[in-house]
Amino acid sequence: TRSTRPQRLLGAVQKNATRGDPGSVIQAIDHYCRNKEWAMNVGDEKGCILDSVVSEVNPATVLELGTYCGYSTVRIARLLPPHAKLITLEFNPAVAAIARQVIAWAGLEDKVQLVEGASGDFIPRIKEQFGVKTFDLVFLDHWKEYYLPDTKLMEECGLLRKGSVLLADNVVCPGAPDYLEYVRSSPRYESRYFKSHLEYTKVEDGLEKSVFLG
Ligand SMILES: CCc1ncnc2c1ncn2[C@@H]1O[C@H](/C=C/CNC(=O)c2cc(-c3ccc(F)cc3)cc(O)c2O)[C@@H](O)[C@H]1O
Ligand SMILES: [Mg+2]
Repeated sequence: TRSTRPQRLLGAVQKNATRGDPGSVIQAIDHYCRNKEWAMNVGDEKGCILDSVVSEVNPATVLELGTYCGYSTVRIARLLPPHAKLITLEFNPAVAAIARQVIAWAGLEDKVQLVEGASGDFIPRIKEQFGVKTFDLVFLDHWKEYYLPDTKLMEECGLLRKGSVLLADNVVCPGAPDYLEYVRSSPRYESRYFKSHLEYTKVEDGLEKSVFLG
């Protein structure tokens, strides 16, 4: 039977990237998705904004919602300090299996804990199961209707502290209007929009960076 898009993306990594070299994994995926087959990775343009936020926050604990093929997981993990941890949640087992191989190809498996399951089920269990008190950075890139409920859930579970940074992909395209309204109007967040483009296209999109004020 025909391969899946994630399988073909992994093939491009294994063919064109150097094992243990995260930069070459990122480059291989971007080249494949720009020239052969589009895929919903955060991409190189928004990826540079992600890089700058990760470097600024210099997080010890990161949560990523929606691993997909692991492109942003690799982008984030490659910038983390030695003992920092990135927990990434992925709902679809077949996609998770691809992401594990992409993360391993980049040589970043020691910094990443990929958990299979729905964010709503896992967020309440993260504290006791993964020994995390709060997250310094959360990257939201899963199904857009889950951005708001999962943010409220993270608040309720005490996973955010004064200064925790939420960075949300796709706030324009496909869009997350209820989430945007919430973080921009709530007195508990200081929110800022980073204008960019939908990965590998000229369509407008952007990232919303929201600092939790406690
Ligand atoms: C249950 C909660 C929950 N828990 C755990 N994992 C979850 C989950 N909900 C979803 N996942 C996994 O995350 C990934 C989905 C990500 C969803 N992302 C977009 O839809 C998207 C679309 C475009 C775009 C598409 C078409 C266009 F024309 C334009 C733009 C661009 C983008 O950058 C995009 O991120 C998959 O691996 C899911 O298995
Ligand atoms: Mg996205």
